[in-house]
Amino acid sequence: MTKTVAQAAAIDRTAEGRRTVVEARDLSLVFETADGPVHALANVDLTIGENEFVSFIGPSGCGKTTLMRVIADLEQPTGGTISINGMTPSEARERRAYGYVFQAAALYPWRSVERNIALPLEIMGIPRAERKRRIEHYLDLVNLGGFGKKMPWQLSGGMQQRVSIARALCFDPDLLLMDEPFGALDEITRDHLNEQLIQLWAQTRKTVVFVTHSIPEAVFLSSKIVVMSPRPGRILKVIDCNLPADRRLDIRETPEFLAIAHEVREGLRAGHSYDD
Ligand SMILES: Nc1ncnc2c1ncn2[C@@H]1O[C@H](COP(=O)(O)OP(=O)(O)OP(=O)(O)O)[C@@H](O)[C@H]1O
Repeated sequence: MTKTVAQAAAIDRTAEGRRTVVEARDLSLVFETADGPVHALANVDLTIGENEFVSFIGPSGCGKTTLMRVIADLEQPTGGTISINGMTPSEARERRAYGYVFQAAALYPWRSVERNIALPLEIMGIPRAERKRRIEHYLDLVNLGGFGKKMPWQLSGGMQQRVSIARALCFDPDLLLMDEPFGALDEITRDHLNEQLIQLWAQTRKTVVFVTHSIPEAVFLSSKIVVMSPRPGRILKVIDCNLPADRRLDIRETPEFLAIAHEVREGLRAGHSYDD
């Protein structure tokens, strides 16, 4: 399954003609626990192309995080294959192919905002002047210019999450993995960050994989929505979302938006009949 990057670029294209970033075939994952096996993922086939914004949505425990962690090489599948940019997840991780944003901002409380963002750059041995340039650039990108010297506790939850997004972007990964990054925030902050994220995506054109429980959030942000079934997590449906690129929150009241939201809701409802 492992291919060189050149092979991947030459051969692997999605149906829409995009370069393939993530390709999973018949992926499964069974956790062996003291209470017996837990079938977290089964028969997952998924292709994610360059510049797509793909959301995983499904009921709690359906394997969204597990699938994201397999992409990130934080879990090993027990069956099937997966490649990231034509490489194994472990090769992709070594090449820093992705940035990961968790549900909690996970900032080091004793480091200032800029020193939190600097950390992966320090580990990579990026010289100080270049680190400074990138920190300024990415702080501006997440609308936190001038906040570099603040400590994490001096920022709101939404601002802390924006710092963690800047940290995930600062080494310029192809792929941004976001696991319910706004799940713990109030709805007003979440709406605001959704708008900022869609603008950030338009500016950076990163490939984004996003886990959420929220149908409006998935429809607002995504170019594709992957609807998953209760355990074992399977892909029930992949829904295309072709809303205009420069969307604002009021798009949520349009018939096009509501039609996609309805399709996602129906997909989730159908999935609940699955025998758990
Ligand atoms: N390390 C592990 N060992 C055993 N079981 C696990 C492990 N990690 C996850 N699971 C189980 O695998 C299933 C899928 O979990 P996962 O966290 O991927 O679901 P999820 O869809 O992200 O859930 P949520 O929306 O609640 O975050 C769950 O039943 C969970 O209990």
